[in-house]
Amino acid sequence: MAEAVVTMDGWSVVHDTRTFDWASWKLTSEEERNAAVKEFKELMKKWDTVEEAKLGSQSLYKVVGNKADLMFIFLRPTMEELEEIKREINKSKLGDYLIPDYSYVSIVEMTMHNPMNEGKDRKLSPQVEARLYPILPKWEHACFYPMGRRRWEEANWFTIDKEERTRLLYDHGMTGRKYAGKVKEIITGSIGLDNWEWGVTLFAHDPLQFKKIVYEMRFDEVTTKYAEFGDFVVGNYLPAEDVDAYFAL
Ligand code: VOV
Repeated sequence: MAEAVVTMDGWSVVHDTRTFDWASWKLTSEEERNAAVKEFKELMKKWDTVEEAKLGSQSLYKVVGNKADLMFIFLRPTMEELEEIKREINKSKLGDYLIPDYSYVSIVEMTMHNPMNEGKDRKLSPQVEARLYPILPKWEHACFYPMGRRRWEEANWFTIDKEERTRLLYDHGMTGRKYAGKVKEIITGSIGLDNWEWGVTLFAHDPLQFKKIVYEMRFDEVTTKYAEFGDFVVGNYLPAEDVDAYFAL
């Protein structure tokens, strides 16, 4: 029967991309630039203490291509915290140059399609907890894209039997498992929160692995028949120790 599947939901997430106003930055005095970067690094330090306490996670990426310059990914227990962080960035000195661009709001999600997850909604196993409240791996590259499932008359994800969806996602999971150690994924649900149905965030040491996994999955029935994709954003990790160099002129 075509019934909704129970989801287990974790931290709220925002992918926040910014275009950096280099033209104005170049007109700013060195003293002001140094003060802005110093204040920004203090903000990063503050966010890191949240991550150390396992009350959230975040990472910053230098975006490749011209969709944006930077992409922040923040995970927090509440949407209030995500909005506060946005305001904190915008009120900071560096915030004057971080022009808001594309963003995506979602919540970390696991479904009961995975038999491993069954019966674990009350008492979370450490594995399930690590998936719902993930600390972002500080790997060199990240790739984000939103996606949805088709609702075409001849291929409608929301009218097929739950058992069939479970089978299709099982096969999908098997493809994913081949990339263990090469690609880490965080699936976030965004129905009712943003324009697509899911957000896919992938991490890799070698960006070629993004191309390989997404290509291979295009042959999985669940993707071939039912998947639609939004824009892809690819970025290179920007650790706090490289922030000075990034903004230096
Ligand atoms: C890194 C590899 C990897 C692995 C191991 C993996 C495994 C799994 C499992 C076991 C499950 C189902 C149960 C659950 O735990 O939720 C999922 C679920 C999902 N996936 Fe996935 N996925 C991966 C990777 C992976 C990628 C690269 C994509 C993008 C698809 C593509 O074609 O570009 C994707 C998408 C999704 C989505 C949208 C869902 C939710 C669908 C829904 O209708 O609910 N996913 N996924």
